[in-house]
Amino acid sequence: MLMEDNERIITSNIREEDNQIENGLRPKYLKNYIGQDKIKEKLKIFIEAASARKEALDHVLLYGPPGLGKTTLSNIIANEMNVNIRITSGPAIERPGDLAAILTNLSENDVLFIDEIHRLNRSVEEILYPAMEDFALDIIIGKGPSARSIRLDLSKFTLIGATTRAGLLTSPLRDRFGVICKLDLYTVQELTTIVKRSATILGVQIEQDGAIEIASRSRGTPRIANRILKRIRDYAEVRADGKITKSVAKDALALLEIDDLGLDQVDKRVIKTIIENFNGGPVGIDTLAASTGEEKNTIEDVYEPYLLQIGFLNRTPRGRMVSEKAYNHFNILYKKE
Ligand SMILES: Nc1ncnc2c1ncn2[C@@H]1O[C@H](COP(=O)(O)OP(=O)(O)OP(=O)(O)O)[C@@H](O)[C@H]1O
Ligand SMILES: [Mg+2]
Repeated sequence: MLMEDNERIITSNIREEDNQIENGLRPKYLKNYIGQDKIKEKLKIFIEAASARKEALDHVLLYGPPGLGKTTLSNIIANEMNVNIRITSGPAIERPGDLAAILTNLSENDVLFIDEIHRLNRSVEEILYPAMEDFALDIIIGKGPSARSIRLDLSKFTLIGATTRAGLLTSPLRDRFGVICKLDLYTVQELTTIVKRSATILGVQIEQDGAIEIASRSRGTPRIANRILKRIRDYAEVRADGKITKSVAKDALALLEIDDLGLDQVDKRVIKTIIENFNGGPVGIDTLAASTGEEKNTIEDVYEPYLLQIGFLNRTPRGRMVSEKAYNHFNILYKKE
């Protein structure tokens, strides 16, 4: 049976409870943003150069699986540039007029953050092209033969677009971003640092081993790490003396039914389907989606990146293959051909 998304602790999608807490845990400047070193280095240089010239930063596209810190990074960019940020999302901008209103209200060098930018509709997207390129709006006045187009100048601004997949963007839109950054899953070490930082902010005592235990089960995702931390904090307060040690973390994770590697029902189903129905693979993504009942995009964006990171899946030109490591994890006998 499919578990509802809101029952799953290890979903990387944002949930109601995250909203209240995420703001407090969000690093505000690059120096507190852990991991993603290449992106930070690149951004630091661009931000410094643009600030020195008192210009807007080039448009930035951030892409990668949910919960890896795209929204956080956008806010950081605005803070580092010392400008305002206006936050909206692809589906929230329904008509071209809505976007025009947002654009004309921006001040010089401001950041406009559009989350889920791949979900902009076509007519809205077309307004963005001249806005990004020439900082101008083309407006049609009147109707029929007397209609004419006038060009309205906008303040220079930085568009930051976020998406789970850059491949979902149209190429004219993608081509207008000067800086394109792909966020990767975090290592256990980086997540351990994030967990310890969050624990300090939440005022929870945690031992190094306790933090590692949480980090290793967080699917490379800070959002999941923070969420597990909060749950374990409750457990530690009620069942232990409030301190998160390795054994407190282990007991709490067992109670929450989070597996050693942070795998959930869907991961198991994907791996077992490939093993049982396709003899371990290779199997194409479309076939896999059909036989697991999961959306192709969800498999590619949410499940696969982590299964690849821990070496349970390999991508080959002929399709996905399950590794021996995964057979061992699920106690299934591995048969070499
Ligand atoms: N590099 C990081 N260092 C410390 N904390 C981080 C980092 N990246 C993300 N976080 C934490 O993880 C949480 C989720 O990050 P964020 O909301 O920015 O993810 P996102 O990529 O925008 O997700 P979505 O795709 O769902 O919009 C934040 O509360 C933040 O505290
Ligand atoms: Mg976000």
